[in-house]
Amino acid sequence: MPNAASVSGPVVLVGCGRLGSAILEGWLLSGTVAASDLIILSPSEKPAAETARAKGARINPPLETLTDAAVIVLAVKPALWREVMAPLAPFLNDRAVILSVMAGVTAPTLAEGIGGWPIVRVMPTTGVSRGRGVASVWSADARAGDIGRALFEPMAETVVLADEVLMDAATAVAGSGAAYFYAFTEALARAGEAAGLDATTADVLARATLRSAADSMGDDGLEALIARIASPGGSTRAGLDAMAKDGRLTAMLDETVAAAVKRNREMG
Ligand SMILES: NC(=O)C1=CN([C@@H]2O[C@H](COP(=O)(O)OP(=O)(O)OC[C@H]3O[C@@H](n4cnc5c(N)ncnc54)[C@H](O)[C@@H]3O)[C@@H](O)[C@H]2O)C=CC1
Ligand SMILES: O=C(O)[C@@H]1CCC=N1
Repeated sequence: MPNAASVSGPVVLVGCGRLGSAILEGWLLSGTVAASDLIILSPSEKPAAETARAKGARINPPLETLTDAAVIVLAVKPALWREVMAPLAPFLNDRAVILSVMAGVTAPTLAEGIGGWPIVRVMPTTGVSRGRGVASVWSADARAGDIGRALFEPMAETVVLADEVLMDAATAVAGSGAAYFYAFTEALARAGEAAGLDATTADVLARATLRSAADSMGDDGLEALIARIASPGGSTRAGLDAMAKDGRLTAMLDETVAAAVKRNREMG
């Protein structure tokens, strides 16, 4: 895939909550956006925004400063974007691109609400804050798609989706996925406790194992990774067989992803 286009002009981050802050930290860490090119709109003071301000970012400047903005990044709750965008829209220039990281809200819905700007949807993980996120990108507009990639590829393993309809599934797998792994790790720790470990030791072991598993992955296939640990006839194989008994692991994850997809659609 060719390199994504560079972004020329200010980038406006609208919303500096959990994900907005993570994106901001990732941009500054990776140098993707210079602080002097950042405009942050936030109704309350946020530590990430204050750090960016100290480096030259503008926080809540007069809306007239949005007129030369290249990209507007919408990182507010899906239920809020209409009221948030209404006062900003009159100040945007024709070349501006709307980049939405909101779950569930479709490009046609956004276009209907805010008019004729090209739209790119990106579904990042909060891991972008450390330059090690995941991002799914979709746009019907090539320039907007390139801008989405340019803003996230430096801090995320990025996948370009072929169809917008896939965004809900990508969100359910990657946007939410880290939380599933953390929930699994919590359950693993509690199972370790049930098997006799004290709670602290079980937590340390389960968390360290998640980190170690992620660090050890490399580019190997998942079956090969499993085979490296599960000796034939050994205890890991016994555990894996119990986990997958009667297809329950697959069924549980099918239900998990289906529930998240359904909720994404409802929020949109
Ligand atoms: N947290 C996550 O891991 C992910 C979240 N998302 C999406 O990101 C969006 C934001 O989610 P979170 O960061 O988790 O929510 P959040 O509630 O932490 O952040 C939303 C922020 O919007 C701000 N806000 C409210 N009104 C505003 C206005 N008029 N102007 C500017 N900012 C305003 C709030 O002060 C708040 O800090 C959602 O649409 C969600 O679907 C997507 C992928 C991952
Ligand atoms: O939970 C949510 O609604 C968002 C979407 C992906 C991660 N967080």
